Amino acid sequence: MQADANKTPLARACLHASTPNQTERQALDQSGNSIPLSPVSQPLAADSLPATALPVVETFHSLQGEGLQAGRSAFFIRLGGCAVACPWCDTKHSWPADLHPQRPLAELAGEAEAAAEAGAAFVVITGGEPLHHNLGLLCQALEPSGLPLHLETSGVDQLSGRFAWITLSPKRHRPPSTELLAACQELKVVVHEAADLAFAAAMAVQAREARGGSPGPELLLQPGWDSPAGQALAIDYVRRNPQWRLSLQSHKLLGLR
Ligand SMILES: C[S@@+](CC[C@H](N)C(=O)[O-])C[C@H]1O[C@@H](n2cnc3c(N)ncnc32)[C@H](O)[C@@H]1O
Ligand SMILES: Nc1nc2[nH]cc(C(=O)O)c2c(=O)[nH]1
Ligand code: SF4
Ligand SMILES: [Mg+2]
Repeated sequence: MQADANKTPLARACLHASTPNQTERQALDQSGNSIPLSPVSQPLAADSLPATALPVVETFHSLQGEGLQAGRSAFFIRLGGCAVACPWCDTKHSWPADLHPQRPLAELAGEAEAAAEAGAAFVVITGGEPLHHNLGLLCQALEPSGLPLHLETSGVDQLSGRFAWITLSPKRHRPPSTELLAACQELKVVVHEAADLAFAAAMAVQAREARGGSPGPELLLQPGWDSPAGQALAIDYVRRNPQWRLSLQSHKLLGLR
């Protein structure tokens, strides 16, 4: 039996998060300059079994505030549990999965169907780190709503479920798996300091490599909320690098959820 087999899924995720199995890699940017590549993590062993109920922090119907889909009507399901622990996370209350009620998937499916009738264009599964859970059954349960499923993830776990749109927001201290770098439609890197820009460039190279010649994901820099330095760095970088665009947390600017 594996040493962590009797631990809860989130405890297992924490254990693996503190002992990443990483591989050193090298790359060049589009001008041929060497990029300080972050190691690629092996995916975490997330919940291996698809769950019939999941810890839910909140559900709400709002506008997608971030990324390329910003401004569109969306129904959000925020799952509890995150072991990635970004120091600047704006959703720290979601980290302990046990604090949030286990909700049956059928109930979430009913809410998604109501949201579809009320005008939602898609469902966003976020968290917490949603891929700490096996999302296979959740995605199946949401199918009757007819809404495309979107995912917000840091990419440290194995991919589960089926998604029309994956937003990968990789983190310097816990780099994403090659699987998520290959599968995402957009790469959205949060910027607080100059090192985040080098990391963003490295992630873009790795995402292109991961899909062996097929076009890479859309590239976005998102200033850290309340980070004037991050905002200035991101704007300057986007001005000089036309393949990147700025992502603002527009829901916060508008006072929306
Ligand atoms: C709360 S996270 C949940 C999903 C997943 N754990 C992740 O990090 O992608 C949702 C998005 O908010 C971003 N985010 C979190 N805190 C932020 C902050 N203080 N400023 C800007 N973006 C932030 C994350 O990088 C991610 O793109
Ligand atoms: N309106 C709105 N848009 C969002 N896009 C990503 C969010 C998230 O927390 O994952 C988020 C959120 O919390 N609210
Ligand atoms: S991975 Fe996402 S939810 Fe987890 S700490 Fe980082 S930003 Fe917050
Ligand atoms: Mg948010």
